[in-house]
Amino acid sequence: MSQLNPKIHASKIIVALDYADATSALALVNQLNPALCGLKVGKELFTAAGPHLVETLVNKGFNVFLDLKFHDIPNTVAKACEAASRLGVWMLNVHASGGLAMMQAAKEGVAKSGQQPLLIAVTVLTSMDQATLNQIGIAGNLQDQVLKLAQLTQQAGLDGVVCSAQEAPVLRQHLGADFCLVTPGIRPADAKSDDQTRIVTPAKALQLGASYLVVGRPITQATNPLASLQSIVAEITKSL
Ligand SMILES: O=C(O)c1cc(=O)[nH]c(=O)n1[C@@H]1O[C@H](COP(=O)(O)O)[C@@H](O)[C@H]1O
Repeated sequence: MSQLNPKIHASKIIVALDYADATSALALVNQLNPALCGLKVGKELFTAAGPHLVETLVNKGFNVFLDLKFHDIPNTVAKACEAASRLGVWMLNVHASGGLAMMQAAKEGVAKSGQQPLLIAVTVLTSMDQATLNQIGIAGNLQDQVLKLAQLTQQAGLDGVVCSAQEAPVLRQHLGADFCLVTPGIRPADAKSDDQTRIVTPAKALQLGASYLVVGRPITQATNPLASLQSIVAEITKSL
């Protein structure tokens, strides 16, 4: 399988550029290269730095995941997805809990852009556990909720979901080998969990069936972010 190629292991990592401004983000990006990792631009950096930074990262050759987690009425989400796709990003996301019609509209919006990014949907945020899910009125089991939303995502024709690697085996079993499983909540064994609750180590996440690992603070808050990324790549490579 392609997993025997170390370059491909490395690119399975998506670094979450959760920085307050473009200068801070580019200070890290300038030490990286597109063979080593993909990059994620989320709400903080996008709000501060805007589409121009996204285009800069795309022009540098990186796979860019634009993580704006759209969740709105279908028409609004369709238009937002169309605009996001026009930036040339590799991947973008919506919230699956926006429903089937919203996800179908998202897909139509992407198609209108003439681009073909991966379109995925967030199931249950990796910061949530059973208690926080119950607090928002969802009484069922967390893993069942993730599966239900992932099945709805597949029904809408999207490419995959964001979930915890803890749910990857069940999702692989029900949704097949080609469905993209993007997993945040990744923590090396010695790292703090921060606000994440459903955490998994990098090597274990791949073993469980994750397609891509999203890693933020264990890299961005490290004294030496490049060394931290390289040590995660080494952990993944060693585990195979
Ligand atoms: O869609 C996401 O990327 C996402 C979904 C989710 O369920 N949990 C989650 O943590 N994320 C994002 O993944 C990143 C994780 O960052 P760290 O916890 O610092 O590794 C953050 O940018 C989150 O916004």
